[in-house]
Amino acid sequence: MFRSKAFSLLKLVPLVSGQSNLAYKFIHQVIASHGHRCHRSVIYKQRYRTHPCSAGRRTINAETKVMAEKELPGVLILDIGGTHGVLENLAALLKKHFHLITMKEFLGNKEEMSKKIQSVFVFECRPVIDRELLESLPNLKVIGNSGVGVDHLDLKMISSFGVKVTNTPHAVADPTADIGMALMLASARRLVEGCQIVVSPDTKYFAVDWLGVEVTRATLGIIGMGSIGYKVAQRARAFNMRILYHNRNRRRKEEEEAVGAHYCAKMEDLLQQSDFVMLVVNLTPETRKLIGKKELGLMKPTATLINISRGAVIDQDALVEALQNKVIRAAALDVTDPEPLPRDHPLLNLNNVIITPHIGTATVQAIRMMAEEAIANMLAVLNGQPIPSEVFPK
Ligand SMILES: O=C(O)[C@H](O)CO
Repeated sequence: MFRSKAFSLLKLVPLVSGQSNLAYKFIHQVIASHGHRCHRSVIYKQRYRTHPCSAGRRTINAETKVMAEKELPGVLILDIGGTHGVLENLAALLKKHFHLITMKEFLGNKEEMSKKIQSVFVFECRPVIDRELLESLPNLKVIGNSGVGVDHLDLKMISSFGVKVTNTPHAVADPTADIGMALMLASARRLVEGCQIVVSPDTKYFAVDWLGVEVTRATLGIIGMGSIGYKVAQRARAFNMRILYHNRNRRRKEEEEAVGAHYCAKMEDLLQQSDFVMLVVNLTPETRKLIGKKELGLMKPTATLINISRGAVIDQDALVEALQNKVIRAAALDVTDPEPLPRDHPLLNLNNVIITPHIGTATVQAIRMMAEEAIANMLAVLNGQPIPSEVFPK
């Protein structure tokens, strides 16, 4: 989607070649609206297609020389490394527009590399960008976060360096909503316990010992009705669920009606009525420990808490207590605080908890789309164009 504009412009080049004035103007428009890599590709094509005697060719050739010498903007890659690092998966995509610089390369030749780096690509929500790093990148213009949550970035501090931050709300919405549904269903039907018993030496098990609860026609309370929350509601509608939601801002009437969602101005009302409570808020100072002892106490003893936002939105000690004392039925968490949890954490020893390792956006399609969205954002900043998804400090 984000590549298509540049690609279609490139495809048009043969159509204008041979008409040097028009072609020349066209190329300048492309140059005005696309990244450096695009400049070079277009100009190289034009160079070999224009009539050798035309003035246009001479002008373009002169420019070609200048442009060819211009380097792609440097992007410093910050990922969490390991075998699943960004380099293996996304390098080819990024390389179309940027000169990729890994942290190792940067640290190995700080003086030269720091001049080249105009953008930082953050993959996964864990890498830290601190003052020291920002001070060492004088030409940095943008941090392209791959993912929607930016709670790991100090937005005020970054902005004080004149650096913009962007995120990828579009790419993450569907896969994260999917994982919310998957956790709700898995917890309701005790899928993980079921899988464990099948592979255990105890062959004399009975399904009646593992009764779950039904999602169909149950009440789902969504806390945080942004684009992910809304996608959850769309899915829940297919299960004939009664949908309640709580959000800072009420959705438009048509949007509520489209998914059959009812607004709860007070979060307490939602907590008291829901069979499943799903957390989909951003982590901010206001939402830190949003769900604590009091809120868990308001939930039905048969209710399940699902978290696909950030671990710190829940007071985890209070959750452990509530699960141990059966204040609520179960919890299904894609996020914890910290990640991963220490091996001896009490949450890992409870059989009414499912925990997945923050995999809301861990799909082949999502990481590609996140990279494409981040690239479009970063190029927009570098080219002085309107930025699709900029995040501002509060
Ligand atoms: O913030 C997000 O989009 C996901 O948690 C991926 O990091």
